[in-house]
Amino acid sequence: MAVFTPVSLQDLSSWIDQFPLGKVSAVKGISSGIENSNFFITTEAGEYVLTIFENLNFEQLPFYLKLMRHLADHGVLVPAPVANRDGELVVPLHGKPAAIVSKLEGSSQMQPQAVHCAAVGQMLAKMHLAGNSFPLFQKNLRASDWWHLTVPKVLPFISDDLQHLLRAEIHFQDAFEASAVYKALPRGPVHADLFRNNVMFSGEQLTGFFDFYFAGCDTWLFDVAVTVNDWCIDVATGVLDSSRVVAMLNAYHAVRPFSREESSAWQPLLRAAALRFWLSRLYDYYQPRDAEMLTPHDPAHFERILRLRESQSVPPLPVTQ
Ligand SMILES: Nc1ncnc2c1ncn2[C@@H]1O[C@H](COP(=O)(O)OP(=O)(O)OP(=O)(O)O)[C@@H](O)[C@H]1O
Ligand SMILES: N[C@@H](CCO)C(=O)O
Repeated sequence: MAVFTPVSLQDLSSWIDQFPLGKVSAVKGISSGIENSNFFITTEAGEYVLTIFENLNFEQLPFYLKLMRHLADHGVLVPAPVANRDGELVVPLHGKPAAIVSKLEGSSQMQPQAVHCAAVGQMLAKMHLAGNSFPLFQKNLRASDWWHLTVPKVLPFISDDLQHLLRAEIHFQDAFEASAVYKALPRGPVHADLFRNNVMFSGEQLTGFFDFYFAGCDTWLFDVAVTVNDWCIDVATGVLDSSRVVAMLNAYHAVRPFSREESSAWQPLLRAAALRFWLSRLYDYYQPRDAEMLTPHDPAHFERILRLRESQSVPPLPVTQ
């Protein structure tokens, strides 16, 4: 359903000439995805993904595309954007911004085992280190400034009990962000939405991270927390599965060792990561963008996760002896 802007082979026949890819012989709309119009295209140079951006504009997009290009150039498995003959990664198509990136092999692993979690943890740490030398800055646009703007928009729709939970967690996170521990956390470009449906695997082999359009600069540990909260849980209950958590954290730590401050920040950031997606899901549920055909994600899933991360101890981060 999610091709908002149709593209035909004829539309691409001369448009593609600006890229070093030869002629296009096939274009096929991709049905999953709710943000953008995506197509697999077959060119003389191979298979690629064409994205027409429906919400992000020409000013916002270079951060994401240049970050992907930078990471790909540093050996991180992500789709590599293709520049046109003027060196542009984002170009107009049907009046909207568009980009071509390399196609990742494989499919999403929706029932991950420890081996998949370890592969994700290792690549995530490589991504954070490689991002260190990326020169552009954009803040995480779904961080605490956004939480403060969004909470008043959802409060009128939710029960007293949920209002209390939401207000109390915001209060806790505000205090935590003012702490010396938080300020000492290492940070840089993060993916910020590294759910199972944004990673490709061929069997046990990770082939890439994609969908970088929530990326921004934030603490690296927040990125780890978002990832653990989706990859290492029992999906029905949100309870953490220790063996998958340990596999992911150990693999990450082997590439980029966690600091002492990060150990203290771990549980608060698992809570922050749960809050971020509870809030965005509440917002999408009560303030849908357009009626469209979209089924909003269930906010209660992250409400459950938030309550669990508040009330239960979590497997600690590994420490270097
Ligand atoms: N580089 C890529 N290589 C292979 N497949 C891709 C690539 N990019 C996107 N896809 C496929 O297209 C689908 C939709 O992409 P994506 O998840 O980025 O959609 P979206 O609408 O931009 O975002 P959202 O996940 O928020 O709905 C993915 O599930 C994946 O199957
Ligand atoms: N990963 C988000 C969707 C936006 O990418 C969620 O599950 O709420």
